[in-house]
Amino acid sequence: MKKLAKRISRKEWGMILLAILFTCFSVYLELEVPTYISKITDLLGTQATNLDELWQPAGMMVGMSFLAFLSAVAVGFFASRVAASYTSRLRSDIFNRVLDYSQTEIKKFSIPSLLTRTTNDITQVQMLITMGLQVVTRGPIMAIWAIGKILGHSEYWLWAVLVAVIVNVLMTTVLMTLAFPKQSLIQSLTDKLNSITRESLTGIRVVRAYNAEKYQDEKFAAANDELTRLNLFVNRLMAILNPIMMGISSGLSVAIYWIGAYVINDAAPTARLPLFSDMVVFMSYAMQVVMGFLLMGALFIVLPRTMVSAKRINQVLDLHSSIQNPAQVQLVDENLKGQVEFKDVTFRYAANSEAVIEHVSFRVEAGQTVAFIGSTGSGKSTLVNLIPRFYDVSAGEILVDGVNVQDYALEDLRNKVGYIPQKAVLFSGDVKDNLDFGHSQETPLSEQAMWQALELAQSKNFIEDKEAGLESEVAQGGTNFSGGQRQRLAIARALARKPEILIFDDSFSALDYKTDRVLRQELAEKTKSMTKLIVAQRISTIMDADLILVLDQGKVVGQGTHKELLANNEVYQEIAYSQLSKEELEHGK
Ligand SMILES: Nc1ncnc2c1ncn2[C@@H]1O[C@H](COP(=O)(O)OP(=O)(O)OP(=O)(O)O)[C@@H](O)[C@H]1O
Repeated sequence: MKKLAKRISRKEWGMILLAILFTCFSVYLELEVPTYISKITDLLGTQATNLDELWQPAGMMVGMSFLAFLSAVAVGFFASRVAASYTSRLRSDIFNRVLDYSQTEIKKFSIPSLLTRTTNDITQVQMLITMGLQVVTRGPIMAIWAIGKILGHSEYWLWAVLVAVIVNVLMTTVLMTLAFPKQSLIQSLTDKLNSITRESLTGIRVVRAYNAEKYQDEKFAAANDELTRLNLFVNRLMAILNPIMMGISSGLSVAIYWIGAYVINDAAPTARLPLFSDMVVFMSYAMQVVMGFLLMGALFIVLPRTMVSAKRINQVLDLHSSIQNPAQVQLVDENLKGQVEFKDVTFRYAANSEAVIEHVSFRVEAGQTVAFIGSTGSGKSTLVNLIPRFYDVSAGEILVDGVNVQDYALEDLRNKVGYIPQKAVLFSGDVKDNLDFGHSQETPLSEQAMWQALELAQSKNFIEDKEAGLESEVAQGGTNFSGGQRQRLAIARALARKPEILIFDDSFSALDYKTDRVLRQELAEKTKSMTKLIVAQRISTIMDADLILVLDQGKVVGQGTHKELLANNEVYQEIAYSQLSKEELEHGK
């Protein structure tokens, strides 16, 4: 909580101060009202009083109550302003931190948990600020002030108030001790529920195709029931709190009247009226004291859960990406554009896990094409993901244009690379937004450049066919395009940046053979200066590459051109003959 408080801006502190000042003012007004009740009681007890004399105290009572109401409105206004502006900033901070995260950090929290932390946990903080400023600051101010007033007034009833306060504090403490451990469980169960919902919705077609609705339903129901049980437990405890508080305040009223009855009965007749007036005023103050503690109790309803949320938010804010910009950025030789070299690179996903890439070395000159082939899980994608530093190598080094990738400013390194992931990712918006995405050599991209990229990526036809052309809508994830179209749009997006290095992570597999062949021909002709790193499953996709690396369980088991490998590499031969005939392989396809 302290850490989160440090993020409150000066302006917000100013508004908090104003909210507290208005709270003090409204409490002052509310506590002044009983004085007029006492005056009216005294006046009513005096025989000579006429109606006109009652107007003044009555008018003051109404005026003060109205001012107190206005002050409460002002407190509400400042509280909601502070809560909204603070949490909106906090949400952006979390979002930006998460965007900086490497895959390792994202995996550490999991995407559903990051979503809950950015939404649900922040709402919890927002609620505490709003409620805290409106209700909770009022509680102690009211209680302390009212106790001050009572102490000056009368001692007969003081014991009753003291007992009521002690019972109140004890009950709140017991209930909170029971509820507190459950609160953190509720947040992690919300994560779990989000995760199951997300999984079922993203895989909805598979769920339907396998008639697995019941299975998924049961998984969801189990998590949902657990969360409901906990929520019920906590809410029941909170529900008990209210009647207890009401019981205490009613009990206190009865006690005050009871004691009052004895005291007034024992007093001399002339002293009875002032005593009665005292009792009425005391009653009002005593109720304010109890109300003050009641409001503080409200804090304990929200506080434990918010503390858990604050901890979860801080965990995200405190964790920095393991992929950082170097302290000293190294300058790059301007004459080198697109050279990539792996020097004895080894990589493991976790420090104590097995190496996924082992002692890989190769070098590709600017404009050349290097391809990676191997069985599934042999480490091809992992290897190319190391170039834009999605992960850092465990040993060895990767040089781009003669400089270690870890010595580049991340932005500069990634500007050199056009990356096309295995699973094409498109963003909601239109085709234009998706092509002019992030930084490129030419920002904003001209329509001409977009069409060029689309043409090169064999996407011009199907975009031209759409009525809105470049303004055609793209749904989230590109679901309104076919798999192959999505892949081609992702290729066009990378080409439009005119990068030095193009990384195709198995991006050709969603294309039909004809498009695959035409695309490769076009790329060879029109992107001569770009270095291409191609991960592929099909021999036909890579047979023209300048260098082919055959991977097996993270190790390079063959390196050379198609012809060389076909002549002397067993693993390559095995893959090649399983896909194409001897003739096709020898004469190209
Ligand atoms: N994020 C990850 N965390 C831990 N292990 C991973 C992760 N991603 C991949 N692996 C493991 O690393 C190995 C290599 O995976 P990789 O995706 O690089 O293979 P690939 O050759 O590209 O496979 P495919 O052709 O099926 O895409 C596999 O054994 C895989 O289980």
